[in-house]
Amino acid sequence: MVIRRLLLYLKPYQKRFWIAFAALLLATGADVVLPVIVSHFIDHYLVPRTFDRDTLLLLGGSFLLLQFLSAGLHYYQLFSFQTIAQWVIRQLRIDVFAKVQHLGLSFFDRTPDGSLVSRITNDTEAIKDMYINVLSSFMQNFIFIIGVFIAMFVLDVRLALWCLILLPVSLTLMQGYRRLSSKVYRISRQKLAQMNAKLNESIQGMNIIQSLRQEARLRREFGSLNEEHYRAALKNVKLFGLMLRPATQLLSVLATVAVLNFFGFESFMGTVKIGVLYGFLNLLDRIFEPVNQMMMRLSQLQQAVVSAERVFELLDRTEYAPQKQGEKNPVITEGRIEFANVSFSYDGKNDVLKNISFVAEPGQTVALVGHTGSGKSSIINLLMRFYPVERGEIKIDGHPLQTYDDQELRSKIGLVLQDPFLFVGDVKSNIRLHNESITDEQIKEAAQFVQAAPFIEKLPRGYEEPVVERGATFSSGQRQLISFARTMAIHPKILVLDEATASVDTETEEAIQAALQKMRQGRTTIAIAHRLSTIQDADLILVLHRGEIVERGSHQELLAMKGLYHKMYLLQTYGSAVEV
Ligand SMILES: Nc1ncnc2c1ncn2[C@@H]1O[C@H](COP(=O)(O)OP(=O)(O)OP(=O)(O)O)[C@@H](O)[C@H]1O
Repeated sequence: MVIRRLLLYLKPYQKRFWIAFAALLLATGADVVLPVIVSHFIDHYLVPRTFDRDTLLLLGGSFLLLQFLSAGLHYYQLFSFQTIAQWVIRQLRIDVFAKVQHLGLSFFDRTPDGSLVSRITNDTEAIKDMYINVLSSFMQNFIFIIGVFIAMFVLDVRLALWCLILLPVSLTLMQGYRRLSSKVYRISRQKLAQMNAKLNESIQGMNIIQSLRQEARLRREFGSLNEEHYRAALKNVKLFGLMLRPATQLLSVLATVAVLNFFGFESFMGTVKIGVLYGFLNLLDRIFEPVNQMMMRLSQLQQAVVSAERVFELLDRTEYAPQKQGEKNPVITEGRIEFANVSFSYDGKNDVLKNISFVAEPGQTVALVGHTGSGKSSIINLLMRFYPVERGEIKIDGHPLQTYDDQELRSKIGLVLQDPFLFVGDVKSNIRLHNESITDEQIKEAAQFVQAAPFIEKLPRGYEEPVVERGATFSSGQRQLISFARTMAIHPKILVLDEATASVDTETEEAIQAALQKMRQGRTTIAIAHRLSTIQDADLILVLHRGEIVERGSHQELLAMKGLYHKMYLLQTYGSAVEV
């Protein structure tokens, strides 16, 4: 099943494949004819000592020609098969990557990054080995074996029939190995993926690991995964080394002894010629090399099958990011947001949002406050359509959220996250995000608007200043400002803010607050606020508690209620600097 699916990937390259296959056939033909020519020479010319010059020249000439032909054709077929393998893998990686990009966040919640990377890199690499080494080697050796048998039949039918027994014996051996090793390989690939996941986690969280002194624990965990991977790999080496190779060798010795016995008997009877004996032994010797080769490749085939299972499993996932539904193409013009009785659960069991209803009129700011885990980010996750709305309804400008085209949604809603993500490139490309319709002028305008321009212009290379992975060389405040400029460059109608909690210096903090204030002007804004001081002017404040809106109103109204908001406010203003 898996192998069939892998072979389907060859379809676009059929023509090249069959040409390579024909070259392989011809080359193999040439290979097996060579000992037959020598055998003919021994029996008809060497033993009777008749040396006819012209015939000998012809024999010698054909021998040389065939050698050259075989070499040339082998080169061509190998080159072709390898090229096809590279094409196939390129396609497979593109498919896997595209698939991963379309999967919804719910999939990523449950899949460690490292294990995904492992599938896209290591597993596809193992599949490539199959196309390069296994496929061509199997075909080549299989055809070679058939060719050798044909040559054997040409030389001596009875003996060839005897040797046919080798085929089922070898096949049984292969099948047995396949069955045993597939389990071992599956474990080994799994461990490799887990190791990658652990590695990824360790590298991403290095600052936390070092500050919390978790090095030893992670080293231990990685060590034990590594040990399990090693054990699985060793098991396979044992399986391969102890079982497969000696078994074929034994088979080869037995077959040679049997043939020699047979020949001893027959030549004693005077019925077999010396040339045929040479030809047979030569062919028999050659037949075991392909059998050995195939046995050796079996382990690669097995690895590839297991890897392919993992890759196809990923390709078959259906947890897509929520997509546009219906034929209409509504456009966001006003930015009115309405949540009506929205309930939501990540795992299908525990509701993290319960009956959320509110309206944000165009241009208004609605702030979400509440203790950690109360559901603020989940509201944003739904509004951004990262997760599907299953119960209740979210509408923008009167149209259900799911009827909007992705492009419309992403270009009209600007999301600013607590920890902004910067891409590798430069400052300019991080603001433009490869949207060519945004001019350099507009980039500068956006940066000025959010007050990021002063610091960007002070950088040695200004807007061309390089950005390394995750923007590690910028401070968190600077990263925030760049991400603000990025959001403003698309002129969104709606702003979704997850307020930064990172402590930045007072000057940057002021710049950030001033920028946010400006950004909110004339835009509907949904803002998660951790510090109540920043949202006192919000038109509506929703206080969340365990997924429910427990209080709602303006700052003054909520204070007057003397409820949860009032308590949080007092704690933040007069208590310690506790984050709520
Ligand atoms: N991806 C997820 N998968 C499963 N459960 C999740 C996921 N994200 C959040 N939760 C759960 O949903 C609940 C609400 O989380 P949410 O992130 O919305 O809270 P929050 O109010 O934004 O918290 P914080 O202020 O700490 O960011 C929590 O109980 C959390 O454990």
